[in-house]
Amino acid sequence: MSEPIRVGVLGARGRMGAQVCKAVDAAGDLELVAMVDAGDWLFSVADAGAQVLVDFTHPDVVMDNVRFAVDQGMHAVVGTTGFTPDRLDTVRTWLADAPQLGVLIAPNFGIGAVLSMRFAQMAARFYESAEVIELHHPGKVDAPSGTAVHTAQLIAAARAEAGLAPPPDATSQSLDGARGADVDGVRVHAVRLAGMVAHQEILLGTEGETLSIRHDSLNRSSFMPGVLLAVRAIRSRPGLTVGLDPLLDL
Ligand SMILES: NC(=O)C1=CN([C@@H]2O[C@H](COP(=O)(O)OP(=O)(O)OC[C@H]3O[C@@H](n4cnc5c(N)ncnc54)[C@H](O)[C@@H]3O)[C@@H](O)[C@H]2O)C=CC1
Ligand SMILES: O=C(O)C1=N[C@H](C(=O)O)C[C@H](O)C1
Repeated sequence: MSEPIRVGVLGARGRMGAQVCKAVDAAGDLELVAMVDAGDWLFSVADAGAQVLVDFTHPDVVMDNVRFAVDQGMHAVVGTTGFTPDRLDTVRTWLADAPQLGVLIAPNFGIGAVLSMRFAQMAARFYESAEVIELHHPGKVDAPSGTAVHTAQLIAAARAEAGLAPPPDATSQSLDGARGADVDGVRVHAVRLAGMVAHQEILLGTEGETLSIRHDSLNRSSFMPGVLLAVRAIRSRPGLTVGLDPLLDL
């Protein structure tokens, strides 16, 4: 039997990090060698010989963590949000100097969430209107969610490729925020509600019909198959991978 993959987790005491630690610990082919949270000694991950670093921390610190992983010769699987095109380009630049390393950054590790984004991307060109509503637990620090931003970007790109005009909208006066955030011309609405975990509905509409694509993560175990898939795959995927799609053959 081959050696287990040694995994270190950053954000280990957080909602996602704690779940990832449990999932890694329970997997026979993975070994949890380091659990680090804010204020802990970051280099303990390297000292423990981690081969793959998993990051579920905070958008303000994640770039430093990815830089650390690359500098220390570790692959990285990153679920933390806040990745703009500029940030992704910066990671590509770092990886150019470490061509043997892989970094996978995914806005959502839920298989259903990944599928729903793909379905929205496929459907977008057929509809005049498209808006995204994301609903999350009130402990979430960023709005809109990384998933919603990514979904809106995919929809916007599909609409542009199809040559669609901007969605019809006669609003000429409104309260601030009433029409949501504008992500590349697609409106995104963020709800924060006790009892929610992570949910998203993509609404598409045209004359005489609407299509709703909804995904619900009912608990954080929904993200674990995707995280473990990425941990197992990343050592043979040098360079930057954005999203789980290629690992699902999508
Ligand atoms: N890609 C995906 O499928 C998912 C992504 N997320 C994202 O993951 C991130 C974390 O989410 P949650 O676990 O809900 O947040 P959380 O606030 O429960 O956990 C974050 C943890 O990171 C720790 N932390 C902060 N700075 C750190 C540092 N420099 N080094 C080590 N640890 C540090 C915090 O102390 C905290 O324990 C968010 O950006 C969230 O949007 C969340 C769920 C799924
Ligand atoms: O903070 C969360 O909880 C989640 N964050 C990710 C995001 O911002 O898209 C993924 C999922 O929605 C849960």
